[in-house]
Amino acid sequence: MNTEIHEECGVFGVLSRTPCDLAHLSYYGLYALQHRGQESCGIVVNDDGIFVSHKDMGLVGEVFSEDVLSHFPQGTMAVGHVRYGTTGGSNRKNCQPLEVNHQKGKMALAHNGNLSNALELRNQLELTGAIFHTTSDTELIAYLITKERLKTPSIEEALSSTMNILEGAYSLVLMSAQKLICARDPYGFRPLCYGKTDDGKIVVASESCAIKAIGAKVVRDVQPGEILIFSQDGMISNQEHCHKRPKKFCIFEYIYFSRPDSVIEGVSVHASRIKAGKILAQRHPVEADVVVGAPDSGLDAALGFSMEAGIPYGMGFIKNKYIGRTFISPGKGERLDGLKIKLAAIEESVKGKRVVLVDDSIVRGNTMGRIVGLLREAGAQEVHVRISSPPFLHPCFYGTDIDSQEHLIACQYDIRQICQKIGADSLGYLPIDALHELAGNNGFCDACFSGCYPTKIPEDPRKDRFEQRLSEIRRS
Ligand SMILES: O=P(O)(O)OC[C@H]1O[C@H](OP(=O)(O)OP(=O)(O)O)[C@H](O)[C@@H]1O
Ligand SMILES: NC(=O)CC[C@H](N)C(=O)O
Ligand code: SF4
Ligand SMILES: [Mg+2]
Repeated sequence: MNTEIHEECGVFGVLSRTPCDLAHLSYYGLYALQHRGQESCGIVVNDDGIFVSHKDMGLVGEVFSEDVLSHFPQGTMAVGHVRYGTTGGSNRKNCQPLEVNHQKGKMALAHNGNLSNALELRNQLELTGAIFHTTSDTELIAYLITKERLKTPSIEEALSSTMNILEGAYSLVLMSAQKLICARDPYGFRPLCYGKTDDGKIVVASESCAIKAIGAKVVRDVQPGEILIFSQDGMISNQEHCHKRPKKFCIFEYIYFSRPDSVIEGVSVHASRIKAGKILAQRHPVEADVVVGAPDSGLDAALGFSMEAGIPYGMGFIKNKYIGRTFISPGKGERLDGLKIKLAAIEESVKGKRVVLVDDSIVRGNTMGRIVGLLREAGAQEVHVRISSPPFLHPCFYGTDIDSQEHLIACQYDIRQICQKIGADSLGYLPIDALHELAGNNGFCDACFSGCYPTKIPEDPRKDRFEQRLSEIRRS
């Protein structure tokens, strides 16, 4: 059962005019996208039609040692992925990019998002004899493209036909022997953009921060429904799926998932979080001496709150920067609090003061309760909590991992009760009607707050729905 919000996935692709070391370049690109997925990662390099890949469980820095990277050949194209799985368990088989050899060639595919009709599709295909090697929804996309490719003259047309069948969220980067292709679902749930280096390399990535990290300039976002085909002959944009659906960009990308230095659809993530903080200050004002943010993702909104309220911004906490995925939280018997090893309150900033504490979200409420506790231990006189998103009330089916209402604190308690549980003096959330101010005039999805889903809800949303135990199958 998932009880925390997790990031999702990050995709990366590059095409170069001449063969060069694209493995290192992809490694740097994936490093910049690491916040989107920490379970596994992979890179596939295209060396004149030969695909050479390395994928494994772990962080980019763990999976790709200098030794591993130096064994990649030079190439003219590469695709990379960092994963936090939303359909299919966290295991090596589900690592991406997925690679397929088929009648008309080969393909490597990287996916961010989640199909809302994965179960129906998989059932239909299995009944026609399809065999799947993974338990992820991404393999369905790969299978359908391969199947359509038998009937169509090109991989991009196969992708376009496949898009008529897929439902839900997908930002894709796909590589064939000759082409680098990227596409975004017609709702545009997940981000995807491309850029160029001075020497003419094309770079595609989930977020602009990865494009800038490798020294390229962002050209533009891929439009919802658009397919971009890059080859040595230039770029073609296929827009036959554009404007077929209302735009539904994930508002939570601005609030939490994306990196603050990324710019999505012309809106800076940092600026959007500052704005959320300002709105919070207008809608839930409070008399206080200092505003602090919960590291990391609460910091930008805290700055916005401080700017609007005219209350000084302070550094409330120090986060141990060496804490990574491999950090082992102390067991119950050890009488130690893992959070205290990760985070410490700075007494100097908060002692004897009325503190406004800003964070982006409360999911289970565990983190917030303990952070409030740290501030009190450090001598804060009052702690007023402000959250830069509305209460989380509904699961997400589009590529993030919020799937259990029973653990969402806002589904169990009202705001007054939550305030008591986390030990705060007051609590204020961003009102749902203010969400549109964070994303400019763009259409967005806010289903996890509003319950208004843009697509049909999956029949069985469990992440492990393709991984049934033998005992379950016998019962069914
Ligand atoms: O209510 P809870 O279920 O306890 O969790 C909510 C917290 O989880 C996330 O932060 P996280 O610690 O994952 O990382 P970050 O803010 O540093 O990105 C989020 O930003 C909240 O702070
Ligand atoms: N979070 C994601 O975008 C994951 C992509 C895909 N659904 C998977 O589980 O592998
Ligand atoms: S349900 Fe929430 S997290 Fe999921 S795509 Fe919509 S806004 Fe984003
Ligand atoms: Mg946080």
